[in-house]
Amino acid sequence: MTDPTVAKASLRKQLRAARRAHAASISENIRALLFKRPPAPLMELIPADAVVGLYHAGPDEAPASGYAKFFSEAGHKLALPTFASPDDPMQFAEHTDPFGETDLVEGAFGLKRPSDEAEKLTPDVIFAPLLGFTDTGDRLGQGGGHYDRWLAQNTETLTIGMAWDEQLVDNIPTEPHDIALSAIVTPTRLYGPF
Ligand SMILES: Nc1nc2c(c(=O)[nH]1)N(C=O)[C@@H](CNc1ccc(C(=O)N[C@@H](CCC(=O)O)C(=O)O)cc1)CN2
Ligand SMILES: Nc1ncnc2c1ncn2[C@@H]1O[C@H](COP(=O)(O)OP(=O)(O)OP(=O)(O)O)[C@@H](O)[C@H]1O
Repeated sequence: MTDPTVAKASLRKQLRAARRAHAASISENIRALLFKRPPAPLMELIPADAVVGLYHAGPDEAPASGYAKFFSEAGHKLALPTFASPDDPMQFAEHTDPFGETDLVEGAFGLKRPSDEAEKLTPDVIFAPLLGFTDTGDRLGQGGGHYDRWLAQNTETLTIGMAWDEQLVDNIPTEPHDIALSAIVTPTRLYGPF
């Protein structure tokens, strides 16, 4: 049997390249029209007072800033991942300015994060970035185990993946610590809620 960690590494390499190629093929104009607000079946799962965890997307990832603006306007508190240092566990802290992003600073992994003064929050719902997903909710991340570890500690949190359609795969070699998604949203489809 193939070692899942070896199989995951090779799948990550392949999916990183596919994600990069797909992201490069989308014009800025089209990109600006995508992921403006979650589809209605997902909104039904998100209580009006829910703290919503998002991510500050890198150039190849499904953009999440449209959802940040949408949830902020709808009265939700927003949170983004942050790390005291790259070796520390991931936490979420409040993101107060989704329109100007003036509250964010440069963080680990080349990603913007809330400043050290931002209030730490536990999101009720998180929208998670990913490299790969299956139509039954399995998720492959960057390989840091950040989301899996955070979700293992926060079992009540609803987790929704955001992805390009090109990140769908038939199978992910999951391990016992991998936590499945409750739904995945792409520019053309909603998988789940499961
Ligand atoms: N936008 C975003 N924020 C996030 C994550 C993520 O995947 N995306 N994370 C998810 O856990 C956490 C940060 N963890 C990370 C772990 C590893 C790498 C990483 O290996 N990056 C590659 C570049 C990837 C690429 O070019 O596509 C690298 O640095 O070589 C990045 C983030 C929290 N915040
Ligand atoms: N709940 C956990 N407790 C301890 N270690 C964990 C846990 N979840 C994952 N890990 C460790 O994190 C590392 C990366 O895990 P994995 O390959 O599943 O990452 P990933 O799901 O791709 O990444 P991420 O969750 O950051 O998006 C592995 O060494 C794994 O053992």
